[in-house]
Amino acid sequence: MANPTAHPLYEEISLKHVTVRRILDIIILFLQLSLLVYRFFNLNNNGFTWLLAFLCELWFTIDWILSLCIIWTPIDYKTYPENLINQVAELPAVDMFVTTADPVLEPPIITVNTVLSLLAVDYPADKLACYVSDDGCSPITFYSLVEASKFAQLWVPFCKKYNVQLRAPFRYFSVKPISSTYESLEFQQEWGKMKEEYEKFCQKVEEAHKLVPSNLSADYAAFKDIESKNHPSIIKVIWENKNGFADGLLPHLIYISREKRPNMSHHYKAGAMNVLTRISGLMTNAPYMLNVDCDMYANNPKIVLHAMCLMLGLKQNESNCAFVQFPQMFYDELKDDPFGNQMVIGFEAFGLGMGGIQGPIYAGTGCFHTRQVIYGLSPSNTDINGKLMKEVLEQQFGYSKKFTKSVSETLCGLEEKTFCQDSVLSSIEEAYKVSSCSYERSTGWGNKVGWFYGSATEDVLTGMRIHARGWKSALCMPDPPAFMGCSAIGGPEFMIQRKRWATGVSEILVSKHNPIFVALTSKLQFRQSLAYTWILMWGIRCIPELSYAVLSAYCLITNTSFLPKVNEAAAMVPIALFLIQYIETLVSYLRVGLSVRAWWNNMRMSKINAASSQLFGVLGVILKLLGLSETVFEVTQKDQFTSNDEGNSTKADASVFTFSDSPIFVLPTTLLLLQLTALVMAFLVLQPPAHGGHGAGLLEIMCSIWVVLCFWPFLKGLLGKGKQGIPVLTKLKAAGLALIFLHLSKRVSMV
Ligand SMILES: O=c1ccn([C@@H]2O[C@H](COP(=O)(O)OP(=O)(O)O[C@H]3O[C@H](CO)[C@@H](O)[C@H](O)[C@H]3O)[C@@H](O)[C@H]2O)c(=O)[nH]1
Ligand SMILES: [Mn+2]
Repeated sequence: MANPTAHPLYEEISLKHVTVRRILDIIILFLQLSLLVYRFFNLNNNGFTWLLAFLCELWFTIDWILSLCIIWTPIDYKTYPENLINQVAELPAVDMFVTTADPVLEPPIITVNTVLSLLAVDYPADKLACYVSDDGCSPITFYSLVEASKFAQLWVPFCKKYNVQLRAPFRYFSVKPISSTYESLEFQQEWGKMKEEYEKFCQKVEEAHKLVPSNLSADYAAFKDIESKNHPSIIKVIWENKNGFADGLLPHLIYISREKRPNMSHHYKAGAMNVLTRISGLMTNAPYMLNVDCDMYANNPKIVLHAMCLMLGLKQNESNCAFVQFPQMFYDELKDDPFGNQMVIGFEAFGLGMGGIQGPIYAGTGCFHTRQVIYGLSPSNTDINGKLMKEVLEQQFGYSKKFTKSVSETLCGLEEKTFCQDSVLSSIEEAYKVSSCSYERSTGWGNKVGWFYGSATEDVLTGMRIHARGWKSALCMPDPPAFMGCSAIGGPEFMIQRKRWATGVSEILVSKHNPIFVALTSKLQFRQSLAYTWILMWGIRCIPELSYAVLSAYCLITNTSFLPKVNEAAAMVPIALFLIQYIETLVSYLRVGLSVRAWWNNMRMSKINAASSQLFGVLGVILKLLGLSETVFEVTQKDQFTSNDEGNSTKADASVFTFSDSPIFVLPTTLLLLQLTALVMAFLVLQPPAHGGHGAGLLEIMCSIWVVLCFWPFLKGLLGKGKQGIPVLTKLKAAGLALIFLHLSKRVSMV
């Protein structure tokens, strides 16, 4: 084994821009505190608008302090996959999980591209297995995977022979290869042939509904008369890497559609992940597991090696790493990020920032876990060595003997020896047993072991419970980026996704998993619990944000104030605060190479989000607490773009904000109408006379203008047509609400 210091697997990198940022951060905090003090001593001379503003600003200050806790000591890692071969005698096995739930919202061609990119990664094929969970129970998805396994026999050797970097074919063929490699005649011929084969394959997938035998015979018989929400399990070994050869052959490929019954909760993605964990535990039982959403293809062929550098390197250094998270990144991003959904800054600041505490959150996709951690192991009991009681295992993991045996091997660290020894087919009967709806009844699945239930953001919850056992995690940002997926675009799709996130995080905040409680009773570090609190407060942050936005309109309408007059010295504080905060975020965008427009779009979308999806998400949780409704996981629509020339017109359309008749659009429209009314009243001097010189001033006007600018897509939507216009009914509802608000404001201000 080589000297680890001469050939390290990873290095910790110090981040240079941090000092300047810290100075700015402290100035902002100082200004926020000054504003609070100033308000506090002037509360008596001003009306309830000052009190409300004080409360909002108090919230913003606490929020700021929490966010500083996260980002204060960032840590980045650089990984060296080339050193891995020298450092470890044998690479560990990895089970790769892909989840899909709906063949319409998640077209099979996207899922199979992800699968192809995973089958082709640079890692010994006999150490890999790919499991696809299909919650849509679609014969089309199954058929597409069968065809993909045939195409893979050509695709994977091609990628390895020519060291292709982009191994999701739909992306690879969307651009011509660089000329130096393209010059070899042999390559040109093979490239052309492969492109042709890929096109044939695509056509088959596209026409799958015609090709899948209508009488569903032979392999498809299991799908006959199936209802996607009421059916037994279907498990198919599509490809078995029988001889266990490392080169030339493909990893195992297994299709799973778990049993579903109408009156049994299936726990959405978390439930699917738990079934995948159990079946893979029976079939291959790899010590590491990778999980990706169906749209997140591997963009860097060395990702498994990068992950192993951190997993194994941190283990050598006795740092208890439970999972390695790669940032969520998106392909075919729209120019200037019109929906503010690329999340680049978030992963940079908060991912690396949490790296300096216990590590980043688990983000649901692009993450490698150790199987032991998923089985509930703590860093302190890694020396179990065969002392596990059979009864305890059955209680936690269910009544399958074969499965509990594999669990005990895993917990004792013996799983490596069993990988690939038996044929995967030999476990199929037991696999049916562990994938049934009733298997988890009275076991620890979903609350002690596996993926946790009870939140629409099962990822954040599961990651937190892992940190609570004292484990750490690491963020890995290799170049080229590890995984790439589709971001939700268009108003309605985007809002559905953000609403679900807001619901999910708020659910955790008000549950027994509240991070502050968890920190008191577990090994969750205090600063890590503050970091989680900040993340989980993302949904309810909409309340102070909205109150603040409404305040400016209210003040203009009733001729009252919530900010100092411009000619008072105190006015400098909010003005400076506003400017420094926005300039600081602008600089952070420019530093990573994003444009001013991208920054603006992100700022703007965060306000629109607050007034729509976040608020709806929070309302959903309140309804759940009152027992009036259950939260559901609405799957995000995935679109397949390509960067070729024909794609341009659709891409331009895609960046336009669209609307639907969803009630989610009513409130932002109301807010906009209110601000417009308020500004008209201010400019035409239609306001009532001010009491005691405390009337609205320039700062209130500026605030209102700012809100209107933030809601610009809605202003365009007021006049727009078709999908780009706000539906008439939504406008009427918003106008009604705005009138009620006007009426109430007048009543309140006269009291
Ligand atoms: O009943 C379900 C619902 C969803 N999924 C899968 O879950 C994944 C995520 O769904 P998506 O609609 O793409 O949600 P996003 O908001 O884009 O996903 C992010 O946020 C989710 C939590 O809200 C995490 O589960 C995801 O991993 C994370 O990428 C997809 O592969 C789905 O196929 C299932 O397998 N079963
Ligand atoms: Mn997604």
